[in-house]
Amino acid sequence: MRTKTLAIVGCGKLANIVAEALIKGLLPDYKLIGTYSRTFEKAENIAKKIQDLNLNYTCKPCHSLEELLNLKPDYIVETASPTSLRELALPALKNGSSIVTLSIGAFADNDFYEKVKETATENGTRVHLASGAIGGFDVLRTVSLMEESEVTFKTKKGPNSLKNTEVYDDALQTEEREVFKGDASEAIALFPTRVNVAVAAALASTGPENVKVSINSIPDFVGDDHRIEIKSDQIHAIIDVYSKTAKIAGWSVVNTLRNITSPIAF
Ligand SMILES: NC(=O)C1=CN([C@@H]2O[C@H](COP(=O)(O)OP(=O)(O)OC[C@H]3O[C@@H](n4cnc5c(N)ncnc54)[C@H](O)[C@@H]3O)[C@@H](O)[C@H]2O)C=CC1
Ligand SMILES: O=C([O-])CC(=O)C(=O)O
Repeated sequence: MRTKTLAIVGCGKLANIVAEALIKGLLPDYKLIGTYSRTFEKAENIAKKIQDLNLNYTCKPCHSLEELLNLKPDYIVETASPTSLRELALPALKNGSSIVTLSIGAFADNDFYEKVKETATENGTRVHLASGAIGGFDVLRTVSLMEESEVTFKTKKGPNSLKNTEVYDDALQTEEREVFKGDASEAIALFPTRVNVAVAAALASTGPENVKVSINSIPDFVGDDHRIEIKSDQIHAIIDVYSKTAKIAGWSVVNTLRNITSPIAF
């Protein structure tokens, strides 16, 4: 298979996992040719790691999204934020770049989601939703094809991960509480970078307005636990993923990239 060119937008913790995987040789079908982040130094850090390998290509740290798009990467890994995905999706797809994204929350906006689908189709490009901190998209999608179902999404988080949101107060340090109950669209509106997973599970099943989401704060809880339950006439499935850190999300991007070029696809 022809080597694919790759670029990264949003050079934080998860992007670094992807870069490290590439350096370790886990992405042999890709050349990382460009990086872009709001803070230029972060884009430079990753680019330098690649440059230090002295490979037969250059990885260019970019000052703008436009500069990155001019490199015409086959794939763009987006590990920035849902706002960034909104900015880049349509120009990237028109540019001939497919996208692997973790900021799936942006697709809770149905008009945007439809526009992305249309643009990808018109330009022969694709958007891959990485499984992130959850899994089970296969079973969710399969059941949704079979018959009607009901889907719920229940998250447990520690209070510190809810700081700087409007549901936080100090009492959460000592008392367990359901801090949010609503649908996946409402959840991402309230927590714009923290429940991409709920929107992802919803898009894979009954849709962001139909998946009931419950977010629970548990004192001293470390990490996140996401429990997705789908019930239909024939099927009852529970996908429950506990993760101590968000690293699994970075690794899910690596897994998605490998799947794209692999002769065997899961
Ligand atoms: N689907 C999932 O399971 C998960 C999804 N995420 C998503 O992944 C994103 C990245 O997570 P981390 O690497 O942990 O965050 P991080 O904060 O370590 O890195 C994000 C980087 O992107 C940059 N950035 C933010 N907005 C940007 C923009 N508009 N244009 C260019 N650069 C921008 C930031 O400056 C930062 O360097 C999160 O914001 C979240 O949306 C995170 C965890 C799990
Ligand atoms: O890391 C997690 O558990 C989920 C997360 O941040 C997201 O979905 O945006």
